[in-house]
Amino acid sequence: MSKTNKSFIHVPKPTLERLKRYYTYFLQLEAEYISSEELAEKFNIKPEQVRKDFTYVNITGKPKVGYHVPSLIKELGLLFGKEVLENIIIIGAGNLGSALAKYSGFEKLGVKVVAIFDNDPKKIGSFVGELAVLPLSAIERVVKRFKVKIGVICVPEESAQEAANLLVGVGIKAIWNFAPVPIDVPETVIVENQDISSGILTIKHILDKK
Ligand SMILES: NC(=O)c1ccc[n+]([C@@H]2O[C@H](COP(=O)([O-])OP(=O)(O)OC[C@H]3O[C@@H](n4cnc5c(N)ncnc54)[C@H](O)[C@@H]3O)[C@@H](O)[C@H]2O)c1
Repeated sequence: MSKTNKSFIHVPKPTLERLKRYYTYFLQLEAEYISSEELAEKFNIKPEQVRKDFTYVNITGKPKVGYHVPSLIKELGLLFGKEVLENIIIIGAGNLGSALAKYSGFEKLGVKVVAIFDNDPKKIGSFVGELAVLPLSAIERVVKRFKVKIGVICVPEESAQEAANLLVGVGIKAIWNFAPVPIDVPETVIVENQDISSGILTIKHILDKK
């Protein structure tokens, strides 16, 4: 059975994190081939680690040449479900929600923001890029119309659970939560907490040790 069949592979989290970083790097890379040594140097890891990571995708490198970058992009694209375009919605049209809605890099990753919602009457009807900010009452209709499975929470922490409940109530399958608080959802719903502060704390920790 192909290792790229998403239903049958379990990639350990640290490997998955590295594969994601390689993938976004390859999307911008112009070279046709890349060796494990070059990639290892770029990401400050060992070449053996790179080779081990690639055992999770259906690709092998050529001796003295390296890995074929377009094939890596294709295989990693399959791993991350890039072949299927997922429509996503954002709740919260503030600083972060607006920035995400305008981010042009999502489509390369197989993701399209189809709507942004807010509960502030002053924001409803205003535009974020090409999207009009919609009232929360329109969520159900949008989710059905665009077959949306992924919702993004960009509301203040005190409203995060309310936003999560709303998303779960309209049948959202996965939540990307930017609010710095845990949300309580049924086990069947996937939650990815994007804690931006953890990145800066890691940097500060490393700086402190240097
Ligand atoms: N701005 C950042 O760089 C950043 C970084 C990391 C995390 N975050 C987190 O992301 C979230 C949003 O941050 P921000 O800076 O965009 O805040 P913001 O105040 O600029 O925007 C929040 C938006 O959510 C709306 N809102 C509030 N309650 C709502 C509800 N129940 N339903 C729908 N909309 C609602 C508000 O009207 C507002 O437009 C926060 O939880 C914040 O901690 C922000």
